[in-house]
Amino acid sequence: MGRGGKFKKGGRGGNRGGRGGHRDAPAGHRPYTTYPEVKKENERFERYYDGLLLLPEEEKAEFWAALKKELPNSFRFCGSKGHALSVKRLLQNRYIPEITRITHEGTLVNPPQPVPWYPDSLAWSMSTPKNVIRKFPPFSAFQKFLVSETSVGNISRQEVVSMIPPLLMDLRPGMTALDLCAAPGSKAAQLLEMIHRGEEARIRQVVRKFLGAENGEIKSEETLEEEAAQLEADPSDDGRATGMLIANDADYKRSHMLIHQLKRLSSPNMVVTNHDATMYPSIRISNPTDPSKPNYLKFDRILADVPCSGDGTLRKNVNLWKDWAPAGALGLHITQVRILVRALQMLKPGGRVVYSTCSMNPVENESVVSAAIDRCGGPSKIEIVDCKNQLPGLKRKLGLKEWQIIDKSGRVWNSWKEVEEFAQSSEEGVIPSRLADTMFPITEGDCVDLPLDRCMRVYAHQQDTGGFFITVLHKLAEFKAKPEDAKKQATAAAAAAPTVEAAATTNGSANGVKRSLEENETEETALKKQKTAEETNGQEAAIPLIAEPAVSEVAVEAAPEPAPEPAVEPATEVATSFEGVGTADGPMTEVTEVTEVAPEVASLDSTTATPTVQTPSAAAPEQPERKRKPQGPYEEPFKYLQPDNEVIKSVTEFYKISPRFPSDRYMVRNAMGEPAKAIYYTSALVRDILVHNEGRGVKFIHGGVKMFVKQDAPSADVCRWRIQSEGMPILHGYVGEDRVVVLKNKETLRRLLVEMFPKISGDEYKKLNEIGERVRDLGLGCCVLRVEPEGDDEEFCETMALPLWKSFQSLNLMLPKEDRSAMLLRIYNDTTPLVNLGSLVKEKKGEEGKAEAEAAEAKTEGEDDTKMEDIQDEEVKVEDVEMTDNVKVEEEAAIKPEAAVKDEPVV
Ligand SMILES: C[S@@+](CC[C@H](N)C(=O)[O-])C[C@H]1O[C@@H](n2cnc3c(N)ncnc32)[C@H](O)[C@@H]1O
Repeated sequence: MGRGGKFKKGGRGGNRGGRGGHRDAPAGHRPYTTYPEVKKENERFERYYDGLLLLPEEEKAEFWAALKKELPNSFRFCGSKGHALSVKRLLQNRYIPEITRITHEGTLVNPPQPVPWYPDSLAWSMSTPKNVIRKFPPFSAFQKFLVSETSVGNISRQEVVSMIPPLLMDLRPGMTALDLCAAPGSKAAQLLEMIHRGEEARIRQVVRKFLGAENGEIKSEETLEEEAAQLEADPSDDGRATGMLIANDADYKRSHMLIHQLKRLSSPNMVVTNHDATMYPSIRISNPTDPSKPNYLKFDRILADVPCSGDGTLRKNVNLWKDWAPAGALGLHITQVRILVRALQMLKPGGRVVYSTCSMNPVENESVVSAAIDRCGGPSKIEIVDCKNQLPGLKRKLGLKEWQIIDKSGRVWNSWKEVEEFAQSSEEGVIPSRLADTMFPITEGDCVDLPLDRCMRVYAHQQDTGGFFITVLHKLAEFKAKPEDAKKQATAAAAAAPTVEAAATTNGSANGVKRSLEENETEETALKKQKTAEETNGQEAAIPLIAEPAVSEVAVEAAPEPAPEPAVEPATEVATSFEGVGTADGPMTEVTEVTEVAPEVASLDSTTATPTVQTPSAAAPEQPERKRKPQGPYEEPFKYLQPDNEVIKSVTEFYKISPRFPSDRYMVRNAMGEPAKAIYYTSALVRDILVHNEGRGVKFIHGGVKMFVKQDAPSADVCRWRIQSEGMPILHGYVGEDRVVVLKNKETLRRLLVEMFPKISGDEYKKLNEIGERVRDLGLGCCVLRVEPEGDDEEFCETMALPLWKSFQSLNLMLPKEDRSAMLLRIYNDTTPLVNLGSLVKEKKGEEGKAEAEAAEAKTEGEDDTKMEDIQDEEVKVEDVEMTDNVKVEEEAAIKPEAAVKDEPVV
């Protein structure tokens, strides 16, 4: 399936309720179903936040008014900076002038506006009402542009506030970063761009310098960007990015959304893993000082954008007005603390963790930050970074130093002491469920005075956005994390207890408090009701995620020296794999006790606390027994090829690849370790990580950029491996002149984009202008089309490298159709349909023409045994998972607003 259909389906306004359909509707026709408009009121919610946030009276009114308004649309230009800036220029020069001319009801329409604090104005937001958008043609042109650029990955739809955390990471080229809860991947994409910042210019500078005498010389003038390239920013690999991002998500299906999102950036410096972040496994790396001893990776930067109740997203998820309940946030607190503690453990001293949620509730925010700092050794080990001077232009409020906690019955508590006193004074000694001491401000020890005001809160009314919470933490020194204490453990267990007996078991060690069966029933009933309501609406949990069982804390405790790692078999299930995977601070198999089970874990038998992953719809903490979720299909191993592998040698020879290009980073994905269909390329660090962790049970589910794809070739001298478009930017500077065609003329490129298989036989090559003779004389097979625009046309100014295939009779740009159409629109403002000359020849000449056309359409092999037209689509498949666009839309929406990809275009 290609990407073209992405925005075709679905109802208006991102209404995800449409899936339910109507039972009596005739096949193929679904009548419109109207749902009652959700009343934007929730008494408990309003009372709690009015009391908590203590906004001045006039601001309070603005706050509530803003929450009731629809959220503006927003998007970000992405990819390398030069490219993003050039796509942005189109918005400014082509579309905005048209939009600003529109008058509606006597006033000029507001065009999209740049987000004031986003660097280089690469993020935009638009609050034009839908009825205006539908009415005026300039919007429909703009909409086409947005859809087209989104489908090829140059624009990413992302909620404005969700763009903040990556900007505060201070992530620079050369660094190693981990995004613990990354799906669907909008922030991970930002992080990856940061790792590659300036790379293109650096590589060009290096290639020009070192390869001048070799074949791969770049002939064009040095660009301003190249001149400004700072080689010292990431110098060690000839300008190639050496940093790395590991993007992780516990949910297997969602981690494939993540892959889909990140693959578009074609980064060899990224891997995707699928683990529960509370017990993220240590990643083994080589130990240069003593190779016999294991060494574990510590990260420079970690993002913990944790699962949360999402009440900052009310403007987008209006159902939250009716569904909001305190239990959602309370049930996530412990998981959030564990994720943050694990993040801090895996961080290098001197490194940064950014913690964020789209919730306004302190139980998911300030209390998590203080509990994690407390567990990690206090302010002498972990510092809250003061970011008040960062992102000037971003309006924000200080983090809270005092707060109250609302329990699931709606009662508001000022302190843990108050909770304990209440429990002890009541006849049954019942503790209000789900409450734990870490939820409240710390009242003793060295964390009493944490500068929590350095945390950042962003509210809807400040700059017409969603609500968000962000904190930047700096690790000052290594620490050994404290276990979760007995009091909390008991409380959490009590909260999780599904039965009176279970609660009573907990009682023995828990301040004499227990939880009543009635409470559990009430909660269970409430959650069931909530679920039923969603199902009735055909909606998949547009409400908060509830985290699933957390894990043994001991398992992730820090130990000063990494302990020897147990030998384990490769595991295909997360749960099994954990047993074999050490942490950066010690092996998991050394676990001898489990200190806590999360509130949602039904069983109090610590040894049965099985790690499982959560899904968007897993909002059922009351289930007595959890079934382990299937972890998805078996992942093919990552096998690196030796530089003297025959295929690598022949490819190197055919394309005359410079010896400066590393030949020890090619990889295949099959157990045989032989090139069969595709050859991938990764950075050196990604290779080392994949190699060192093979068989350890770390669940890598994606890595590498597809560099070569096997292809039927017209003769034995022609290389059977074509360069894939996504690998082209990495490789093209090193390809010998013999296999490079330089294109300078805008019209020549247009022809290659519009026409598939333009003829070159006879005199036809002349129609290809400046490249005509060159392609006539070029040997058959794949080559690099290096586009080096001449002149000062603003819309045709970017250098690029595209794969071009030469057959006996014709040429073909090996690009997905979406990419062709997007380039036509971007460079030429042209929406001409593509013409497949190969098919036209077939139609015109019958059998004779068919043979000729087929010769031109060199077939691929094995599973790639498709014709050239089909290859266009092959490149844009979502890996491994057959996700229809509708499913994707609904699943993304179920998680968090920025995750949502509406089922209609942005405008
Ligand atoms: C708020 S969303 C992340 C959004 C993402 N950072 C982005 O910008 O697109 C939270 C994610 O955490 C994942 N998640 C939930 N529990 C988790 C856990 N214990 N470990 C890792 N990921 C988890 C969910 O599947 C979900 O994709």
